[in-house]
Formats: sequence, C-alpha cells, structure tokens
Amino acid sequence: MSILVTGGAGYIGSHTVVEFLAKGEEVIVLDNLQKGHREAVMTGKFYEGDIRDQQLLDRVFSENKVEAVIHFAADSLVGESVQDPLKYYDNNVITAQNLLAGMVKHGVKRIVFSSTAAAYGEPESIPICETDRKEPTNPYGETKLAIEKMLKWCDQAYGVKFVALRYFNAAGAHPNGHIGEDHQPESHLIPIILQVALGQREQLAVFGDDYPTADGTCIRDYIHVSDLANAHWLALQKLRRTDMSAIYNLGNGEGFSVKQVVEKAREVTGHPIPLKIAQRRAGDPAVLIASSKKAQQDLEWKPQFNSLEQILQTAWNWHKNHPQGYGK
Ligand SMILES: NC(=O)c1ccc[n+]([C@@H]2O[C@H](COP(=O)([O-])OP(=O)(O)OC[C@H]3O[C@@H](n4cnc5c(N)ncnc54)[C@H](O)[C@@H]3O)[C@@H](O)[C@H]2O)c1
Ligand SMILES: O=c1ccn([C@@H]2O[C@H](COP(=O)(O)OP(=O)(O)O[C@H]3O[C@H](CO)[C@@H](O)[C@H](O)[C@H]3O)[C@@H](O)[C@H]2O)c(=O)[nH]1
Repeated sequence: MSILVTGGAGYIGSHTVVEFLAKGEEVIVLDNLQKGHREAVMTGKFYEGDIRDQQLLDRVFSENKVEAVIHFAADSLVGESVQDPLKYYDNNVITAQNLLAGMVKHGVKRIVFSSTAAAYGEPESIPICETDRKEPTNPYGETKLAIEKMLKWCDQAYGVKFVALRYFNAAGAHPNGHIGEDHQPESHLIPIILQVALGQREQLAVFGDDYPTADGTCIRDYIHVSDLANAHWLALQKLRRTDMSAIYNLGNGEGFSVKQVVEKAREVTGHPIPLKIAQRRAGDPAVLIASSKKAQQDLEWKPQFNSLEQILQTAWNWHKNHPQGYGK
C-alpha cells in the first residue's frame, strides 16, 4: 500500500516525503509544480498535475493501491489571500473537495491534512488550544477552516478518517542539507532575513511595529519543518491504530517577535541585517503561540529542533549552500 502526498514537491511536503521514506513507507507524490520543485522530491513515484483534474486523480488512485493521503497542496500566503480570496477558495476548498471525492470513489479512508494557526484569527488567550475560538482574520485561514469542516462531514457520511494538523510557522531546513525552503517569490520572514544576510536584499521590511506586543512587532511560534514532517508520520500511525479523526496544534509553545528573530539571525549569520519599519500587512494577527500538549500526549510527538537558534542554523546552512534555492 502507498501513501499519496499531494504538494510533496513543496517545502513541508518534500521534508515529509524524506521522513516517510526513512520510515519505510511507499510514497507517491502528486504536485503541479506551481510552487514546488521536482528536485525536492528525493524519490518515490511522481505525478505532475493538478488535483482539480479529476481524470488525473482517477489515474493516480487506479494505478496505485493508496492507503492514505497526506494533503499539503494549497495556496498558503496570508497577505495574498486578502488581495485575492477567490484564488484561495478555488485552490484550497475546491481542491480538497475534488480530492475527497476521488478518495470516496476509490475507497481511500485516511487523510492527514495541513491546517494552520491562521484558523484561529486573533487568539482569545495564549497559548492557543485546539478548542479555542476560531475566527480567521484572512481568507487563507477561512479556507483551511472550511476544509476541516468538510473533513468532519465526510467522516460522518463516508467514514473518511482524518487528522488535521494546525501548524504554526514552519521554518528551518533538513539537517541533511539537501532540501530546504525555496518559494518564488519568497514572502516568509526567515528566508527573507537570510536573503538579506546573503546580500540578495538590502534590508528587511518589518510589517508594523505598533502591535500590542513588547517591541510592537508580531509574535509567532516557529516550528522546525523536520519536526512537522515527523508529526505527519505519527498522525498516520494514530489513524492506523485508532481509526479516529482528530485535530492537533503543532508548535513549540514559545513566541518570538519579528525583531527577536532578526536579532537571533544576526548572531547566527554574523550579518548586521538592516531593517526598516513598513506598513502592517493586512490579515496578520498580533500573536500566535501554540499549545501542542494534545499532540505531545496523543501522538507522542517530541520536537527535536526546538530552539530558534537550531531552526535558524539549519535554514542558514541551506540558504548559504543553495543561494538560488533549487534553481542552481
Ligand atoms: N509554511 C508554513 O508556515 C505553513 C504553516 C501552516 C500551514 N501550512 C500549510 O502547509 C501546506 C504546505 O505548505 P508549504 O509551505 O510547504 O507550501 P508550498 O507552496 O511550498 O507547497 C505546496 C505545494 O503544493 C503544490 N500545489 C499547490 N496547489 C496544487 C494543486 N492544485 N495541485 C497540485 N499541486 C498543488 C505546489 O506546487 C507546492 O509544491 C499548505 O497546505 C499550507 O497551507 C504551511
Ligand atoms: O518581509 C517580511 C515578512 C514577514 N514579516 C512578518 O513576519 C511574521 C511571519 O510572517 P510569515 O513568515 O509571512 O508567516 P505568516 O504570515 O505568519 O504565515 C505562515 O504561518 C502561518 C501559521 O501561523 C501559516 O498558516 C502560513 O501558511 C505561513 O505562511 C508576520 O508577522 C509578518 O508580518 C515581516 O515583518 N516582513
């Protein structure tokens, strides 16, 4: 039996493929390469194409005995989703609907889904627990929440069991140095900071310093991509073991402001990393910090790279050795 990884050529997906292969799983990747990189898929069977293509899905499910789907494929930028919400409803909600229809048609009953901290919106308290209020402040989070609900109803109606993983901010790179983060154009904080350190950008624009936080900049909970990858495998084990659906937060439980991340990156890279204060970015909540107690208890998940320094160090190794990402 194989595990189908959608979006497996992307940042978190490619790290998860490596993790699953190391655990002895048979992996199939489906990715339209709109953001992903063929070079990032270390091995396994690769289908290039779009999940919205029902015929392609039929082919993938017919040519392989798929036990479970790990669903990463999506658009995932907070700012862009505010500018172009319909793109997000199309590529996130419609895509998930199509995928689930394919799964139901072909009798595939397990799915691990990439949800997000953006499902919560402005938190009612910190750290955020899975049961806390969910009022997304951007369409991206709204589409992920809609998919979680779609999964709940599909469980009830068709017996498709799911684990939705609400990751906080994925960061870092695989310690093997061969895969890392390469988004074109890049919009995430840590790779942008490292591009400044590499001399590829003059400075970092800090999106707002008037938030209700100690230094006025937004606080996020950065979680290493390899720890996320491992959580997916543990989530699949839980589905195999219990056949019960569940939702988990995945973060380190510690928040860092944009300015604190810059300060730590200065230590790691030895570069002064100049910054300028810019306008707030629409859709950004001030503080997002996870309680991951539930994942630690139920999944026995233990993050291995849980300091910001380790996260920045692995990311810096990747960026230094691949200054053009997978391009060169
Ligand atoms: N990066 C983060 O901090 C973060 C945090 C929370 C949740 N997530 C979620 O995790 C998932 C992966 O994030 P990422 O940072 O690796 O993103 P990514 O853009 O690097 O990876 C997504 C992959 O999906 C592919 N894809 C997109 N739409 C597709 C479609 N319709 N058909 C086939 N392939 C398609 C892209 O080509 C890409 O390779 C996303 O669902 C995202 O919402 C990411
Ligand atoms: O040039 C930049 C880029 C980012 N930021 C700030 O840095 C923080 C982190 O931003 P970014 O790295 O873009 O991540 P988020 O917008 O927090 O979103 C990420 O983390 C979410 C979970 O918290 C995921 O759902 C999203 O997919 C993922 O992109 C935010 O406060 C941004 O405003 C800047 O100040 N300047």
